[in-house]
Amino acid sequence: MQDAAAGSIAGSGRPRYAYLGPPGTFTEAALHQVASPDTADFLPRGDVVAAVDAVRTGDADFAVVPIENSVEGGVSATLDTLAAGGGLVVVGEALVPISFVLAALPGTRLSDVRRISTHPHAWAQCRRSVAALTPGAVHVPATSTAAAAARLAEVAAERAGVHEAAEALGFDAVLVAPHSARSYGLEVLAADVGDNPSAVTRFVVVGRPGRIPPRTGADKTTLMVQLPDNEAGALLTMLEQFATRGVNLSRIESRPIGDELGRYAFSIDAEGHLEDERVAATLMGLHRVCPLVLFLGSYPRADGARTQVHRGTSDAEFAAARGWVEGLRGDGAPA
Ligand SMILES: O=C(O)C(=O)C[C@]1(C(=O)O)C=C[C@@H](O)C=C1
Repeated sequence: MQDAAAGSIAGSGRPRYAYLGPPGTFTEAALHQVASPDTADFLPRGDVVAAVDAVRTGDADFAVVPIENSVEGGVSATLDTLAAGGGLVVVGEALVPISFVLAALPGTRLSDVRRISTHPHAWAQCRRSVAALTPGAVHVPATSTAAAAARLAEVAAERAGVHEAAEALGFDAVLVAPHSARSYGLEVLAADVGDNPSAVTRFVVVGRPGRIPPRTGADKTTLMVQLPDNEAGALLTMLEQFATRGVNLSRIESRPIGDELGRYAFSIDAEGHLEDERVAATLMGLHRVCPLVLFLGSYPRADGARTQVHRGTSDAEFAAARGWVEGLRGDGAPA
């Protein structure tokens, strides 16, 4: 997805993109699919919430953050920060194939590795391979894969030897993207250490509400929906709004609302665009039966897969049905 920012930036004309940094994260790789550093400013932030908040405060025009991993599932920090406070929408997405290396300061031996730092999602994706390579090694959480690599390189520069650096840091190796190991001057101890070679992470481009990206025919719509309390079949009623209009879901997951135990909202990606009649009708249905529906954006799909339109759910069929009812009411007929 190129140029999420087209036509929407005031001032210098250079869009500013906050992202989960530092340089070398998978999120930065996603950002490179969306914008070029030649024409946009890349602003690394320490975590997902800080990147998204930069858009809320106006320090950035857009944020690029991970939302979903094919192995680990949803990124809770992103789902929750989008739902909290409103005022933000998804304007695009990017898919990044994920592969990891186990890397350390030059001179480290694989048999020396006891503590491995990385992002928790990265650890979850490498757990089995790492257990086989370095039995008993433990995870030291980092805010991102590249943050762990940057720390290792930084402390190594200040200390005399590899062991002193590892002692000072509390870890001796990292799990990072291959290019990140290279750029931080680390040595690869083992390549392709992901448990699943076809892992993919999906990232979203978040902006302030305004012009919705035009419909392409290969779009997604992201929503956060709350159900009425203590109502038998409320989940079924909510899902029926999509099913009866032929709207397929590509992701649905529950997130705690946070005010009391047992209250959940549903984070949903539906196929289609707000301008599709069936999606608009679904939203109207949800609005009638659910106490809260947050519209979090309609945007082109990164994989370009076109929305399947089932019999009776095309725009033309909706328009014809509406025209028929208007005719029955005598709408538009002379008084
Ligand atoms: O730490 C990074 O490099 C990130 O971009 C974050 C993140 C994630 O949140 O899932 C992104 C992709 C990988 O799945 C591992 C970590």
